[in-house]
Amino acid sequence: MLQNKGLTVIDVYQAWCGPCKAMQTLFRKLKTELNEDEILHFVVAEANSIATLQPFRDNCEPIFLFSVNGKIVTKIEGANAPLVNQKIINLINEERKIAAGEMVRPQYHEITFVDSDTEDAGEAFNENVDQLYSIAIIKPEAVITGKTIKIKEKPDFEDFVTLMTTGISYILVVSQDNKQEPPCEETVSNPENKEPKETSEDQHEMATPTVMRKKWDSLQEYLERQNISQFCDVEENTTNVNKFIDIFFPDFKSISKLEKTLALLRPDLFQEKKEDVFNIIQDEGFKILMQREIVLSEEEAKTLCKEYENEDYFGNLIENMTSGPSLALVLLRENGLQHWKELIGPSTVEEAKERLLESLCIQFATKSFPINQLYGSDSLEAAEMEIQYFFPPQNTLALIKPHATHEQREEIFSIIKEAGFDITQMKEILLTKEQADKIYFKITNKDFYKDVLEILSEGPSVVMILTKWNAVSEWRRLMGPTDPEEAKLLSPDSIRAKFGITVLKNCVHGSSNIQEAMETINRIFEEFVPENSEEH
Ligand SMILES: Nc1ncnc2c1ncn2[C@@H]1O[C@H](COP(=O)(O)OP(=O)(O)OP(=O)(O)O)[C@@H](O)[C@H]1O
Repeated sequence: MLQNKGLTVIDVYQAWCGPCKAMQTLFRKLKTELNEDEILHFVVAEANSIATLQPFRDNCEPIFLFSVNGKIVTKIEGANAPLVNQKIINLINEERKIAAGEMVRPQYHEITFVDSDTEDAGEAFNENVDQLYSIAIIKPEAVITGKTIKIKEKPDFEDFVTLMTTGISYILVVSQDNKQEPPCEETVSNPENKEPKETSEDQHEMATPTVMRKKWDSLQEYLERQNISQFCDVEENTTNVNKFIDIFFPDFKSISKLEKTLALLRPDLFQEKKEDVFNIIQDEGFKILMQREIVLSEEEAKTLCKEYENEDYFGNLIENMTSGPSLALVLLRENGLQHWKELIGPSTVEEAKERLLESLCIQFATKSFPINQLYGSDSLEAAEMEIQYFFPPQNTLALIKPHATHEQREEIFSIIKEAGFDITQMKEILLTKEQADKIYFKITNKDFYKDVLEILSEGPSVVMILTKWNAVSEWRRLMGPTDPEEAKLLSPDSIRAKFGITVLKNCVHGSSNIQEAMETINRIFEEFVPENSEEH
């Protein structure tokens, strides 16, 4: 059975209970839905009948092994239908992408079987994750209203499912002493569906990295000390944490290796060879998250070049650095910081000539300038500070209007993520007139305002604080012109062009300027203290 091409899911069962009936139903459903007979196979195997499966004999739970082209790459213990479902969908999607040439087959680490009594499951999942993580699920009611959760002690399961599917939950992967940025996900549950949804559609991953810097021995204990444990479910058992990560953040391992760095092109290089540098950045697999031209002040140049202050060329250097715009970039890539440093080479041309002739420092060296024309952050901490300095985050208020469908909301969340916004706060609310007035205070005296209120009363809206450098104008650019018809002509990829119906039903709203953003955020999210900083 391991010779099958593609994915083979093996249901390892015990003789005394037989294969799991519920899972057989799931497998049939997936066979029909995915329609991939060539690359999706299900088999059953009795634990006692095959020597390799002996470690699973006498297990009280079924085991599901996932074999890809003959290699067992992962396993799931227990009849956890959502997890098995998600794993199969992920692996089949991967096979589809590989077949379409959109991705290279990953290097699978074949898992080895040891006696299941020895707590192996967590380790097998954990082999590439060297950090210890906890999962925190902030419950919907806490997200929406901040009220105490009503059902806490020994909830009835049905009530619990109802509670958890009433709205948005925040799901966080948190770690101690974390230098990387684990992702955060907001999940909008479908209130009509009492079962936890099983497809990837109900999971929209937000680019909302959340770094918890505070040290705690146990996240649960920390939340109890803060008197907020009732708002949040915490999972700290390694096996379960890995299962949750697999469900909610299937690409977690690759995300957690991504690093941001600040890169700087000094004025001469920026003016003369920007395109060459951009081609290199692209060829080396970096994603440019943000970029801006900046004319450095003398003070800024002196701070950046502090290490050369005793050199006789220091004066010329500062003059050169302040002579015109430099280009600041935020670059993202796996191992991005180190890779950029290696590419650009040492900080002085002299040093590069001695040991790194192939570096960009030599490639772009000019006679008059002894310093590397390119800069990269020295450490992840330095990168974070420099990025904050050159790209100070700004908040804007964004709203998705009631008429947007569930699918459209999902797509808007993806657009937000792609554009590099953090969703700093989010609530799903049926806006009252009073709340709408707080958002639209500028137009309350217009004739059409009553129509705006009517549109907003048709159902719940999603209100968000979006955070990013230049957030106000970036969000307005993504929204497009107010009138969807105009948007279709002038900005066909914008949200209003795609999902707007009329001027009133134009899908989204955003603050017009920084001042308005701060005012409306303060009014709608009273507990939030916005820090919209003016740019340097
Ligand atoms: N002439 C109009 N007729 C009907 N509705 C309008 C008209 N002008 C604006 N609106 C509605 O009122 C909302 C707020 O108007 P405003 O003038 O603030 O537009 P905007 O700044 O382009 O968009 P928004 O504030 O929604 O981001 C618009 O999004 C639109 O739905």
